[in-house]
Amino acid sequence: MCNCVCSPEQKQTAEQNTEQVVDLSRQRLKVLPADILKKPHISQLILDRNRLKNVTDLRKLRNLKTLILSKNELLDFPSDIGALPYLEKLHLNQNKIQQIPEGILSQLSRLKQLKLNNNRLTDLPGDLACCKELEYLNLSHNLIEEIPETVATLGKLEEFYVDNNKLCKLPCVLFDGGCLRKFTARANPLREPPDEVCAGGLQQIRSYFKQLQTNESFEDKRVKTMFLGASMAGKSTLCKSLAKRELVTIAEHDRTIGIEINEFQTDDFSFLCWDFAGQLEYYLTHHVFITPQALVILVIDLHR
Ligand SMILES: Nc1nc2c(ncn2[C@@H]2O[C@H](COP(=O)(O)OP(=O)(O)OP(=O)(O)O)[C@@H](O)[C@H]2O)c(=O)[nH]1
Repeated sequence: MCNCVCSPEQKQTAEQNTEQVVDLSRQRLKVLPADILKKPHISQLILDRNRLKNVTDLRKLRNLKTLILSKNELLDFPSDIGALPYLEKLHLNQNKIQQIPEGILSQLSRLKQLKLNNNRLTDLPGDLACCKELEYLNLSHNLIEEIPETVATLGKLEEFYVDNNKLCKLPCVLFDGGCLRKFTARANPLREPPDEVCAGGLQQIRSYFKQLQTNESFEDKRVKTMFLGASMAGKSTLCKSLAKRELVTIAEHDRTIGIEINEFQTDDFSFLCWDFAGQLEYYLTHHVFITPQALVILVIDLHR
């Protein structure tokens, strides 16, 4: 609030210089109020948690630096966003957007933060790579099948999230240098790098690709081995006997609680043996540990 005595012109200049924030979140809005569009000096427009299905005429708010449209019902990426050259923060998460047309993101050369998580995107536009100032990008919970290699040219990208998509592969170049310090890709059908490497975090992903690049024949020589079967089938006996390389006898009362992990080596491989408790009450947890790359040994007592 300006308390000084000033001319109308001075007042206007002061208004232009201050950050103008309009917060219309949680208003159940279905359309953008027309009077907002008459305020071209707005720099932050907060419209999250409304019922907006589309927003038009945003180009009238040319000075916007922050636009928050999270948790609405947007079906399309608002094309007018391309006419907001000063935009630094754009949140469009939790909508129903299926596609980002080419030619919009290339206009956003100052964009630093882009949230697009929880939409229905299947792919990404090529001009995402034009957002050279981008530091934060969240694409989690979409239907994306491929991360374009050009994302690696976003030299200022520090945080990148792609959890819960349909990615089978991550681009190697993304992990080669750059300033990425936070990255997650949980719940994807990943094969390259394997899920287990991804679970180990950014450092493991980097070393996986590094070893691939340096042409060292990289093989993860640890084999995750699961022993499953009914209670008393003989899982622990088999698991421990393999680990000790001799027959181990286990007393009947010595039941496995939850999971026991043992390791044994052969000349070429290291087997990480996960011995699951066979009692019914533990069955619910088994699927969490069984991944496509794991070796599963089903133990059955043929006398029963
Ligand atoms: N005779 C015979 N007994 C076995 C054999 N394998 C296991 N046993 C016995 O069967 C009992 C149960 O074996 P465990 O290896 O503990 O069975 P488990 O499947 O790990 O059982 P939970 O801990 O309940 O999941 C133990 O008393 C073992 O000594 C086998 O090949 N022959």
